[in-house]
Amino acid sequence: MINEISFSAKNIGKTYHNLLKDDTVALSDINLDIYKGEFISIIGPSGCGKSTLLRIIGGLDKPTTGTLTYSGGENPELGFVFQDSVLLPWKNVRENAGFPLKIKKIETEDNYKKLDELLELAGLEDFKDSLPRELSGGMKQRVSIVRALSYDAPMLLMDEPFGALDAITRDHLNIELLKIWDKTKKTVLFVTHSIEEAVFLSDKVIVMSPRPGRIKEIVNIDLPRPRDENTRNSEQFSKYNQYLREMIG
Ligand SMILES: Nc1ncnc2c1ncn2[C@@H]1O[C@H](COP(=O)(O)OP(=O)(O)OP(=O)(O)O)[C@@H](O)[C@H]1O
Repeated sequence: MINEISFSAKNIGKTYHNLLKDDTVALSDINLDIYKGEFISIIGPSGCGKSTLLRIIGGLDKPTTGTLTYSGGENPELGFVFQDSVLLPWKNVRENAGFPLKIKKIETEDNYKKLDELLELAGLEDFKDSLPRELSGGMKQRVSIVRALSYDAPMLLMDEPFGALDAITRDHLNIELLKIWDKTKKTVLFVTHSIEEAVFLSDKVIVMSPRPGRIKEIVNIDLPRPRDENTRNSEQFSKYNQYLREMIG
């Protein structure tokens, strides 16, 4: 259901205390409601606090002020995908993707069946036995996406997951990611430097202002779904990109 809240952030602020220089106010007064199943991107100038906000929402860092409320209780299950896929080099694709099942001791037949379905959805069915060194950068990121989805966490937090990939691979993976999202109905929070990527993927784009990072505007992206190459060629797509580029300056 699109109108059920997944989590809320109220008055979130973050100040880093530095040893030899002034404090850094990374975030100030962040208020945000995210609804279940939404695809949300966060964009803004370098250093505006995008990663800090994602880390705080993911419980990897604590806010200095404010509160976070998750619909699933205090310790929600979350999936993470970062720019570096961090796969275990001695484990194959299926073992890497299923590693959370082992750690969480939920290695059931059903969970492995779902894992195999996800590997297929991500186009990795023929590479289950391959080692990470035998994969391209894009394939490694697909493995890390499947790994993040393997334990069925309702929310996926992604920090520049395709930032290190070439433009063609990135465009391709954006389409793949939307297919996976459409099938799995996860709530996704996605940090990117690319305005085009944010527009292509998202229901809403959160635009942050330079430090101290605040939410400048939340832009609804009313492009029809499913989105594909034609979306990128549409006039509407260009208009959103132009609007956001002008806003970020
Ligand atoms: N652990 C830390 N200690 C001190 N300052 C930090 C720490 N982490 C981040 N900062 C500072 O907080 C601010 C926000 O950083 P953050 O990485 O969240 O920004 P960002 O928008 O993700 O940047 P970029 O787009 O360049 O990746 C920056 O000024 C950064 O220097």
